[in-house]
Amino acid sequence: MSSPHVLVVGAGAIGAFFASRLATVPGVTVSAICRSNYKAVVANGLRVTSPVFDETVLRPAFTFCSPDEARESKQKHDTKWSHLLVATKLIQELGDPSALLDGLVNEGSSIVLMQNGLGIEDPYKKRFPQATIISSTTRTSAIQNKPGHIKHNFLTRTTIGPFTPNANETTSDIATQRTQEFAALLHSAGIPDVDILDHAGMQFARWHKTAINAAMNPTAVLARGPTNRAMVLDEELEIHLKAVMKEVLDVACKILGQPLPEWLPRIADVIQGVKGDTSGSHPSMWVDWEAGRKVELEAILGNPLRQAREHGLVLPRTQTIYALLKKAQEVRENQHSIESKLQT
Ligand SMILES: NC(=O)C1=CN([C@@H]2O[C@H](COP(=O)(O)OP(=O)(O)OC[C@H]3O[C@@H](n4cnc5c(N)ncnc54)[C@H](OP(=O)(O)O)[C@@H]3O)[C@@H](O)[C@H]2O)C=CC1
Ligand SMILES: CC(C)(CO)C(=O)C(=O)O
Repeated sequence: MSSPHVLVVGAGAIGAFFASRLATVPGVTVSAICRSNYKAVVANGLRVTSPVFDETVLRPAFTFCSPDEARESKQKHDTKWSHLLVATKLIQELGDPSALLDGLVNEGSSIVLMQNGLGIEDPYKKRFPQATIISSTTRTSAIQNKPGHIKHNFLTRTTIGPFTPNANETTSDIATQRTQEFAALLHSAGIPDVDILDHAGMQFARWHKTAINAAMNPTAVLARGPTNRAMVLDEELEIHLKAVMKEVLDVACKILGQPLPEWLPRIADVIQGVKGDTSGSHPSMWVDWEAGRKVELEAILGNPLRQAREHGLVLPRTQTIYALLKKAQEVRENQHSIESKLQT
């Protein structure tokens, strides 16, 4: 691989954490598309603290305030990003997320989707049928506490695999090779626990991560902000969290036609692991809710529910959580719009 140039699309908690790690690898260049933190990043870079890694301050080679600015710069400098690391939040109501990458993808670029949720790769496959799409989930917990300041809280465990439904042998081989190259960069960046998977394995890993998120993330919102640890230490919530994870994993096994692979952690181990998280971390969905932003409702809850229904299966607990959170979000959005009308 010639000198990698990674463009991070969405330099928030996860994007900035991985960008800062990748920038420590000799020969790797990192640029970033920012939004609300743009001015802070231009002024002071992306500062990342961690219980595991040394504190870093990343000054991206190029810091863009928008995808449009990145497109202009690409044309001007004939830049070819080797990897587009996408770490925006997936908010369905905002439209097709893959549109952000229009004009940024080259032949030879890989699109690495490091986001929560299910079915998230499809819009990218549709818009960029020839591009290499790499799917990734991470148990890394991080938060941007103020613009440009990111706190890594807990874990780094990451799964990565090519997204190659219906691929022929050649495109599948290329995607596999690029996945291995990106995983090698993560490894060189000090991330010790990156599991490299094939397409089918990665889809299982995505269902598994979605099971965790469908349980933890909306529960934190509906219970008004307990930490991850406080949720698993609560006797009633622990029962509920395990039951949501179980029903999502059971459906995953039915849809994917296999039992839960040995290499994926069992529910009891996931819960036990979170009991050891003394960092005070909250699920990323709570962070959005608390800040008054829309949450990743469809990617994390709606999509698994719809996939289950398409297969004639049900997710009763997940459906209840989805319905409650959807309505809570609608009520809040209506209040916001009434309040803003009153102010004008
Ligand atoms: N935080 C965590 O602990 C974990 C998060 N995840 C997943 O990772 C993904 C990213 O989450 P997280 O890092 O927490 O999210 P953040 O909100 O911290 O970061 C997302 C970043 O993307 C930016 N962004 C969104 N849309 C655009 C756009 N159109 N143009 C430019 N920038 C944009 C946001 O800008 P702005 O600030 O202006 O909104 C923000 O800086 C999500 O799918 C999440 O579920 C997975 C594991 C753990
Ligand atoms: C870190 C973890 C697993 C917590 O639920 C997560 O994915 C999130 O916060 O979105």
